[in-house]
Amino acid sequence: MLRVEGLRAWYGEATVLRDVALTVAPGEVVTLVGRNGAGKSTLLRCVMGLHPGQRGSVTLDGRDLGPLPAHRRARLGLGWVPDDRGAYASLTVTENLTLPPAVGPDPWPLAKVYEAFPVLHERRAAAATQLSGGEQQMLALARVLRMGARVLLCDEPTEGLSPLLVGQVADILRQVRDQGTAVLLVEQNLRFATGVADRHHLLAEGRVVETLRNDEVREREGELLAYLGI
Ligand SMILES: Nc1ncnc2c1ncn2[C@@H]1O[C@H](COP(=O)(O)OP(=O)(O)OP(=O)(O)O)[C@@H](O)[C@H]1O
Repeated sequence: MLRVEGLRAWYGEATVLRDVALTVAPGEVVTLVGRNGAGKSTLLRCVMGLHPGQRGSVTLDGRDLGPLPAHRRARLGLGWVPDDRGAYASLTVTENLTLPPAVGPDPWPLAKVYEAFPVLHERRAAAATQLSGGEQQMLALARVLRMGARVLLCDEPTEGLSPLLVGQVADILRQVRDQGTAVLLVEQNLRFATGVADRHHLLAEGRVVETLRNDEVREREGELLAYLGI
């Protein structure tokens, strides 16, 4: 269980997260929804140990992650899927999947990755730069699973993807969730979010102002989209 309590974060003089609390259990998908600048990416970076200006508590299965740098958190099973997707551009798909060491507790064998992501198997000899946006997103997700993550921290995985590829990312997230992986997801696409997630935290000015179930998001979709400016 990933647990965040009393989290505060800042850049210089500016506080961007205030007293944030949330949990993500194994097999659960939780989204962070909010306007641009609400603090969603900073929250993911705090959990991964990538943001120095933070106070409060982040624990995984009761273990305090506070003193641990990002690479030690990766060893415990946290997997960061950045919004810039982070593949090695000049390497092939297979190289991107096999060169990073397995650091987390539950690394996927290459065959399992290719079974879950057939599009990557088809494109296995292509350089990462030759992949479409959707394929790059698949590769970013596949890399963290291959490296052994059991908690995925995904920053806007559907951004810029066609509806077809959004559907494929949803399938994969449901599949990893069903295998017991926990997913904390920054997401602005509410239809996608309600299709994969269990709960949604609405972040405003650095605070969780509401926690919504899927049916509540669906009922209030128009209002929420207007609020988010989408
Ligand atoms: N490197 C930085 N230095 C100073 N302020 C920053 C930095 N990165 C983000 N911020 C500020 O912190 C606040 C939260 O940013 P953050 O990126 O976490 O928001 P977000 O909800 O993820 O929005 P977006 O979707 O636009 O990335 C914003 O006001 C932003 O301007």
